[in-house]
Amino acid sequence: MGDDWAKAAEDQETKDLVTKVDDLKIKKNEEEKKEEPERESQPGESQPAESQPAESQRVGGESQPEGGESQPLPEPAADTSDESVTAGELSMMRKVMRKGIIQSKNKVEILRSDPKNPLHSVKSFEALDLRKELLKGIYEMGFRLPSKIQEISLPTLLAEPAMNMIAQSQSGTGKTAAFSLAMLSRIDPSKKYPQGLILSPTMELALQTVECVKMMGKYCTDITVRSAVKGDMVARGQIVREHIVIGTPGKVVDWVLKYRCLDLRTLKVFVLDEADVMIATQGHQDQSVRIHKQLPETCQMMLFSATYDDEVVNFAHAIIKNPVTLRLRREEETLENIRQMYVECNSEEEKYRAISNIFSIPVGSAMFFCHTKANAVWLSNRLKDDGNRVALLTGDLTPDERVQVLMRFREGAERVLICTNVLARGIDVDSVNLVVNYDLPRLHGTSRADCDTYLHRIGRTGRFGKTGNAINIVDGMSDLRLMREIENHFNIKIIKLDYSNIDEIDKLGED
Ligand SMILES: Nc1ncnc2c1ncn2[C@@H]1O[C@H](COP(=O)(O)OP(=O)(O)OP(=O)(O)O)[C@@H](O)[C@H]1O
Repeated sequence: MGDDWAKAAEDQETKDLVTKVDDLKIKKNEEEKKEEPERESQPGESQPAESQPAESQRVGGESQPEGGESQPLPEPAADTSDESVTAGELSMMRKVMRKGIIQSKNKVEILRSDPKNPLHSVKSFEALDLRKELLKGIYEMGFRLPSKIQEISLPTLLAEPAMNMIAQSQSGTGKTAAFSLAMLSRIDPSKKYPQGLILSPTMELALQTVECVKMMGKYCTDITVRSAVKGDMVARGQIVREHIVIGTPGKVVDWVLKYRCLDLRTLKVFVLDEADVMIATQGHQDQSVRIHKQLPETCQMMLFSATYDDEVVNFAHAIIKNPVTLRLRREEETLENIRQMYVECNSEEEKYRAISNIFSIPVGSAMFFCHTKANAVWLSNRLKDDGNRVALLTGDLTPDERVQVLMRFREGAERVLICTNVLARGIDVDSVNLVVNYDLPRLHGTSRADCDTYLHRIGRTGRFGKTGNAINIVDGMSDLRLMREIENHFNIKIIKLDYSNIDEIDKLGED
């Protein structure tokens, strides 16, 4: 890790208040199985040049994220000894995908009743003593009860004096909502200067978080927020005065150190979202360190992610004063509501055939992940040439194009989005019920599996208790080894999808 941070480590007291989050693992309620035979279904790349000025925006009044609707999926086969998904299950899955996804409130309530579920909650948002305008915003977003990570983290994050936190919770369990709420509640609207900063690894994630904060703060009309991503500009001589700034590290460093239009000395709350990648990735780390150096001693620090390794956590402990730490056990990191499958292939051509077969499944929405930009472009072109409608998002697009592509995908204009790891983390598109790893994620420059990226990628589906599907295209022995590595890492079984049955299943699905 960087020298600066290591030096900071020597200077600071690193006493921990370690709180273990026990049992943050999705486990199906047995009763539910009996009563309901079917269940509800499912660092970034470099950014192109700047263009448009960013607008100062009042919190609130923006559109809600897209949502689709679904039908129940069958339970996974109890006996997966042959590792295959049965034809019946696949047929049902197809019907489900055809119909899209329903956000079943009942389902969420059932999951909430299981204390081992990450959505479990016994307390209310009212108990947090929030501003009534904030409560109104939360309720309007459809939140009724806090999720487990919200329930556990929020009392600490809102307490006086402010406490620092390093928090982990599975994908789609409400971390963004937790830190957004904590930040909004700490803003003093009468002071017209920046008080909160959220750093995200990608432009898309930063902009999505802006929307979340705006929705949540819709009725706090006295709080202002702005983005700081590629494409945003500050006019010469202008100073950033919004209460909350949400951006990528590169842009924020530019505004703070190069253009000197953003003063961080007034910050009360700092959030490092996807903290593990921000700390472990060299470019992000350097910029995050430079930003960290500008923060006042009193600034509350919050680090959030679905994945951490011990090295990153130790490092974070070294630079953050007395953090409260919420961590998951390794086997708790995966979500059981995401059905993980694989298709075995033996050549590039077979791989393409597999993806074409999967592509023909009428999904709600699907994200196909490729290892490189070149692969993503190639796959997109080939699928398009074969008459399929797909969208493509890589770091090679302009900021405007990236925003447009994601917006169209959210709105359902394209139902399949081919992308790279630039969209692996944090992106919350309600209708995504299928994630396909066209290429399994590998650690840069090695033949080893990138298990954390795997978890983040498949976490684009199965959001907040919904059921999702993840299909891995496995090409030959080396891919099989990668997949076994992922299975061993999380202590899970990825089941084999017999895609040679797909024609049969298609017919069944048409009945
Ligand atoms: N208490 C709640 N009640 C209902 N829905 C919620 C609640 N908290 C969050 N959500 C919704 O659940 C979805 C996932 O939440 P969020 O994006 O905060 O998860 P996350 O843990 O940050 O995910 P990731 O790990 O992918 O970054 C969002 O659509 C959000 O609006």
